[in-house]
Amino acid sequence: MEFNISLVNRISANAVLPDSMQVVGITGPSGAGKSSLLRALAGFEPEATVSVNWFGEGAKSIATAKAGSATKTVNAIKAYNAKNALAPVRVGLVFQQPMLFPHVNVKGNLALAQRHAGSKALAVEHALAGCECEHLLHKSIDSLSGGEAQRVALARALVNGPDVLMLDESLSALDATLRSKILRFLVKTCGRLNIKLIMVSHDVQDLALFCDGLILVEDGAVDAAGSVAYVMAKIASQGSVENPCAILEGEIIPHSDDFPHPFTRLNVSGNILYAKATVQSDNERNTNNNTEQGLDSNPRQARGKIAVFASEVSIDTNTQVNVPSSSILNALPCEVVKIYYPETLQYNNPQANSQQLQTAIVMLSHDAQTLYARVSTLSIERLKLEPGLSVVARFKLQ
Ligand SMILES: Nc1ncnc2c1ncn2[C@@H]1O[C@H](COP(=O)(O)OP(=O)(O)OP(=O)(O)O)[C@@H](O)[C@H]1O
Repeated sequence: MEFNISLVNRISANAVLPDSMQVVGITGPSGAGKSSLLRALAGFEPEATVSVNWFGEGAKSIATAKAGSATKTVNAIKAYNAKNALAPVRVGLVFQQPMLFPHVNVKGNLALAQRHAGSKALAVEHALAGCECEHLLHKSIDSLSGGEAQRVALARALVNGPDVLMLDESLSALDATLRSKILRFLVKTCGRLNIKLIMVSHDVQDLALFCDGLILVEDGAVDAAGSVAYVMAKIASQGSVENPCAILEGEIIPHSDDFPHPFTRLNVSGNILYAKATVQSDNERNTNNNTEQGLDSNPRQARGKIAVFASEVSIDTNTQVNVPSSSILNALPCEVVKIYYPETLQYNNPQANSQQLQTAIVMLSHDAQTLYARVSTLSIERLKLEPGLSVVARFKLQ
């Protein structure tokens, strides 16, 4: 996807991301312009000048692109101006405030969405089940809790069948477990139906785990756009969030009787990591299997990823990784790559500034994968941490 958006005094933003990125996250500090960007992309900002190419091929530029015969409608590369044209794709936008029709119940809301459904529409029962709201079908809108209303709004959007589904903090009222379950369903569904999913969120763990690409917005402009690892590195290096998050990928070890513990085991370059939850396999989105933990049914191909917060990682200079000397289960041999000291980290939350004053972010690498550790400057001094040093990262997993 690529876009170029201008909205006087609010947004001047452009980005190009590979079309293979099905799920794209947008993040950034409060007031940065994320919602404005999303609304402009959806064509809801009448004053904005917008050029967008959702499903174009490769790096064709918007200016020279033609609506090719093979990709005439949804896949066509088209520029449009929100002032006077409808978006060339069906866009579903779900806000934090669900905006359901109050004069009909849940079933009525879904029926209205179904009336003008597109070709990618989900069956009502499927949308209800995936959004965990089957039991709400006959409820009136004013009787729904905040989280229930958000789930119904999402189900309504899926029943309408958008080509591009945009979520603006749309699951913010849900607890982490339910949010993760619904995101897992959403990512899988959007992959199966080729729906582009764009989600605005402050939750770096959700973004890291479920997105293929990220856009970091600061002061109405795109500060970074690209792979999750690239944008997370930018976020960590400049302190855009207090607690950056890294993703580790590996091969999932199938459950077996000789390991009767409630952990999912991940083999990361020969090191076994133990996670309780949130392990998502790479190929989950293109399969109809709905197994526990989202694991693929073919264990030989099952790969998973886990999110590791910088605050959970401690650094050990004793590099005997295979000799258990700590209650922390996970240990990964790493090399120190860079240290970001407090003076270079620009935390956006003023309260965090004082809390973080004495901590730095240490960037670590393990076999081309990155981890972040938030440690005190005192520890850095005592352990004599510096780029190139071999250490062991020890961390807990949620
Ligand atoms: N309709 C509007 N007219 C004028 N200015 C607006 C309008 N909506 C938002 N703004 C301003 O544009 C800026 C960006 O707002 P926006 O809601 O897009 O930020 P955001 O990144 O989504 O923030 P948050 O994370 O707090 O939701 C803010 O300064 C806001 O006050």
